[in-house]
Amino acid sequence: MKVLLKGARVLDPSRGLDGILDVLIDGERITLIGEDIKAEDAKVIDLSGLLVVPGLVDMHVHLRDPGLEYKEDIESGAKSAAAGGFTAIACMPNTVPPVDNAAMVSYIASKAERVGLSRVFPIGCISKGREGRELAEMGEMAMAGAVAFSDDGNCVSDASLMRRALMYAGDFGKVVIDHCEDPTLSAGGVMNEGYVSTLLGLPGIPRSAEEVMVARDVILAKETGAPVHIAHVSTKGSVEIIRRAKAEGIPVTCEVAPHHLVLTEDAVMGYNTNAKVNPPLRTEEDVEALIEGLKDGTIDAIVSDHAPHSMDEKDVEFDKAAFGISGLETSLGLVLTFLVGAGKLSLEEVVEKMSANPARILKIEGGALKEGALADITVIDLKKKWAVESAKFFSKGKNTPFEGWELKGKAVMTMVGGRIVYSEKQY
Ligand SMILES: NC(=O)N[C@@H](CC(=O)O)C(=O)O
Ligand SMILES: [Zn+2]
Ligand SMILES: [Zn+2]
Repeated sequence: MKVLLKGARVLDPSRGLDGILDVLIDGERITLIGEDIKAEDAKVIDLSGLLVVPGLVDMHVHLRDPGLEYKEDIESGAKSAAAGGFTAIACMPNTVPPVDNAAMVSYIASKAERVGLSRVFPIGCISKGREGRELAEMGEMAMAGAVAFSDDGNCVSDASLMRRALMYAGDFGKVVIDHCEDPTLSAGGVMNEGYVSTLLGLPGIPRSAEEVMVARDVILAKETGAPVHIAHVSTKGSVEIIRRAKAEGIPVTCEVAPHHLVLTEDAVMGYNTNAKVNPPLRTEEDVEALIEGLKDGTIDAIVSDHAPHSMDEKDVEFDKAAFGISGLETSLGLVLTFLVGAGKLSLEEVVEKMSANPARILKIEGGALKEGALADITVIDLKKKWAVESAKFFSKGKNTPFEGWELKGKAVMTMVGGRIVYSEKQY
């Protein structure tokens, strides 16, 4: 089965490609990219006026399956990912039970395969039971298809365990992703420590809770020579530590979530539990530093940290509410509206940080549009104006602080291995 995508602006910054071009797909791969391609045996899809980019990759997603399917399951999560424009996602292992063995890695991979929408790459636990005491069977999980290791939701507090995790994972060629939070500093905190927490009388989480662990991880990565990836960076101080580490040649990469780029702690005012997230929303100064970090390459990737929760878990007092934002379906729109639209980031930078870079960090195929590459493609309408309506999310998680926000720019078609897995128009 051949498909010819016609007339779109085709953009792949990884190879300096940008122009009105056609893309010919045969089966699951791209066979030709060029001007005005003729292919009589192909099904033609007219994409004029739209933007074609390498399939977006979200390397930090929570799918809640197994065990917490009332929040999300692999099928609803994959639908949500496809609708958000993501052709591939990597899912965190903080499920019930946690993904700490090969059988569970296989369960996720095979269920995702059956669902057949966006590609789903499982991330395995660093420690058994995510308890932070003993290393999990990382080798076996790697063999079963785990692309990385993380105890996300928790920090690996034990520095010696973290050091061994880096060495083992490094030996398998896998990256360790750390949720940097010193529990002795964050204990009891529910939002950023500062002016607003004082005003609201809520216990705060200081920036140092994140930064001391970022510094520790950088030191361990330097000593072991093994790569570490810092999850959801939220403070100016973290950006500065990582910038210095990269300048020294230490193998550290990191990511940021859209909510940390467009919101501040002010969003918590009125005890809005939909703005309760970990790490917490910070201040304007942090937001500016994060954007600066994206611009100068300190921050490699933009991820949703999609953290769906049920209404019941958010519709309670602020200190009792669950941490997290359902982000797959707003991620791209927020980035296009508030970063590209506001002139803070170029389209090329966005494609790098939402496709090529995360693919490279996880060592998965993707992130490029070229002959022979997988036909994983995201089609974007940059002019499309739309309003966030959580009731229409494919995700079960309706927990968003962006309800009703007007955004400009949206994925209108998502193609995985040459198959349309999401489209706003019938073709
Ligand atoms: N980010 C969050 O606020 N919540 C995440 C956990 C995490 O990413 O640390 C979750 O699993 O709900
Ligand atoms: Zn986390
Ligand atoms: Zn997370």
